[in-house]
Amino acid sequence: MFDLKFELIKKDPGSSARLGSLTTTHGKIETPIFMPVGTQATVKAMTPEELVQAGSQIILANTYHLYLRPGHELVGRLGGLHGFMHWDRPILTDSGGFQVFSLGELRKISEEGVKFRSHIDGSRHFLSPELSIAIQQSLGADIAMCFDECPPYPAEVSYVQKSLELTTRWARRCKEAHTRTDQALFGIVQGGMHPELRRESAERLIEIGFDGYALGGLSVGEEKGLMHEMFHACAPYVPEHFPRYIMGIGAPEDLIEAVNAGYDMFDCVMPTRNARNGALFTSFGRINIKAACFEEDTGPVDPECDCYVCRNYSRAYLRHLYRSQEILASRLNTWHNLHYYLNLMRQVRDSIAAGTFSAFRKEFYAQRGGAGS
Ligand SMILES: Nc1ccc2nc(N)nc(O)c2c1
Ligand SMILES: [Zn+2]
Repeated sequence: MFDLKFELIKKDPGSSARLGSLTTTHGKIETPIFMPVGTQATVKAMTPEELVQAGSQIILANTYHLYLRPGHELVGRLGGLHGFMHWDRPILTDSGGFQVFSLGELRKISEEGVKFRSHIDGSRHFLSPELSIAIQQSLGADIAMCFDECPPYPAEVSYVQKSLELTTRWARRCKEAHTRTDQALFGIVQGGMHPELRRESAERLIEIGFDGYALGGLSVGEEKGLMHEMFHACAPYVPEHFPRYIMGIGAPEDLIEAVNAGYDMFDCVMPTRNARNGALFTSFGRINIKAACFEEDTGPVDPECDCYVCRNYSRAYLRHLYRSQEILASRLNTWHNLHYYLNLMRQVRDSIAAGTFSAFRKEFYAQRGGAGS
């Protein structure tokens, strides 16, 4: 166990939103927080200095990918992820279970673990709870995640029940294999879209005991309304004095709803992946920079954004870069989108501190011309 010193600083009077902080080996994190995804030891197209300038406090990396390439032992021999990628702030690593199912081929799941073929070269591999923990310890993450099974969606309730039982046994094995005392370990609550199974999963993980708890198995194709329902249904199952993380979340409105429901940590490839496809987030909703209407638009992506990109480049120029498939297009689009996400979460934290989160949430939707969900 690692004492993250998770502190509940303030609770919002009109919702379950809360302001918090936690302290890892590589520094303090203020919550609610969005964590940019740096799968292969890089947040694509951004340098660490640019990430810090955009407001990043913590980033994600991925066990499955780094085990396959360049190999966790190599990264361990070179001093771990922080030195390897020149990032001296906190890092959270996902455990690989989800990626095996979303990327690996010819997967075969057993009590022992998961057999799969690499999506890179088809080579055969076997990931177990013990190996996932060994990889995350070699990488030197500040927060490691238990090796879990994310059930497909939709799935029979009998499958979801069996899956959460397996995930619970794997979580126990992860805890037993986890020896680094400078690294936190989070349990991952499963149970599909069934609140009573979610409660069972959470209770069994709490019995084992972890430094924080994540909701897995969401953002797997379910309808947005159902996903938001699960946010509210599951929050009370994780004790309020632990960090609550929802994996793979989400669009800006999903972050607002998850904060409203009482969660603290989020990660999603949306801002970085959408950027590379020209989809940009703004205070009035999303735009796609390749649209013809921007051809001679000398304005910034978002007049309300004070990021480096919006201060120095026009929509017309960004459209030109994107259509010309210039590398700078990915860089500037990513920089703006990450700034948007990180700035949104800073505004969320400020509103909770001021006791005005509910008003902030209303304004968030009003600016998009939509009613709150
Ligand atoms: N939507 C997601 C994203 C990442 C996940 N990672 C793990 N380990 N487990 C899940 O269920 C996830 C779900
Ligand atoms: Zn901007």
